[in-house]
Amino acid sequence: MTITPRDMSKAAEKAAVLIEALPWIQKFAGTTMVIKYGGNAMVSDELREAFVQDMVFLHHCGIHPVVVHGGGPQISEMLDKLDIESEFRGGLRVTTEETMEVVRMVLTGKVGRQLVGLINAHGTYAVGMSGEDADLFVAHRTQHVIDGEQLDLGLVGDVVNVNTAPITDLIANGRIPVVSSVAPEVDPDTNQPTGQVLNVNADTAAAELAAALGAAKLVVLTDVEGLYGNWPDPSSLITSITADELRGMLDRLESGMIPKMRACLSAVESGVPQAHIVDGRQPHSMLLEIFTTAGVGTQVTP
Ligand SMILES: Nc1ncnc2c1ncn2[C@@H]1O[C@H](COP(=O)(O)OP(=O)(O)O)[C@@H](O)[C@H]1O
Ligand SMILES: CC(=O)N[C@@H](CCC(=O)OP(=O)(O)O)C(=O)O
Repeated sequence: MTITPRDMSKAAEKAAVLIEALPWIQKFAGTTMVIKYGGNAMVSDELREAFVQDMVFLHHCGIHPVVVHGGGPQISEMLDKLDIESEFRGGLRVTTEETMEVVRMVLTGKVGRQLVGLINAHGTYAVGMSGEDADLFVAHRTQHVIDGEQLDLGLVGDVVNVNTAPITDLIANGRIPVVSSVAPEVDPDTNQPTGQVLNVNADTAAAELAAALGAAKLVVLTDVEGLYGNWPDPSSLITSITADELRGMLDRLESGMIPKMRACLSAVESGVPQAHIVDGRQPHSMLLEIFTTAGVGTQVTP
């Protein structure tokens, strides 16, 4: 077989892509990154497989990925099947006892298990856990005020404490933790467990975990290219925003972007140097974000 000038030029292009990653590998090797994998970004076998490859790729670049997965659409699908109605307020699911059972079953028993299985098809990397395991998370009931009105969201929680040891132990053993955002409740007055589990938005849980772990990045995969300043005007995609600018925008955000951008803000305010919203509908978009100079999506910086 003869090698043509076209083959040579293609090979040079591939080499250039690989070498562009070098400074980023040098910068991030040895660091932890929290990757929030949204339910809307795991809607096909192709997307799930690309995500899993990215996790294994990061791992072999010496980066420690910690996956926090969502599963909102998957929970809604199961609630529909069971004829249980559910609504969102301020981007959060109003959660009754009956809904909570389904949330726990779908997040920990279905979505988390599926991701663990897919990652482990590449080697024995992934260990699944929920916020209930080893008290990874403890939560208080969310007190949500929108337009001055106190919203009763039921069994929805905010993480108030993260026990990082179960995660750092797994990382030290060369594992990829895969975390579901369900958390045991503690009483805010007594700090004692109430025996209730709470539904925590996965963006919120990922931000708390990223801050507690001192992560180098929080990467949030979702089903849009990033944050739009004037949603849904496609020309208003924001590529980079500071914490101050984002704080000024929070009141104008809608639906799922509310907890997502609050989470990014909270992460950078708590010392995570960068948070990113990345389009999870594009296979491997996360690798472009981490390993290329231009990056993709929306970057939030302190
Ligand atoms: N300003 C905005 N920029 C981008 N998306 C927005 C904005 N406001 C609302 N959205 C909506 O937020 C959705 C993402 O939130 P969500 O559905 O909760 O995602 P996920 O399941 O990935 O957590 C987008 O699909 C979009 O419909
Ligand atoms: C309180 C709350 O809203 N919890 C979310 C938990 C799952 C989640 O956050 O999933 P995504 O990341 O796919 O949206 C829910 O019940 O849908």
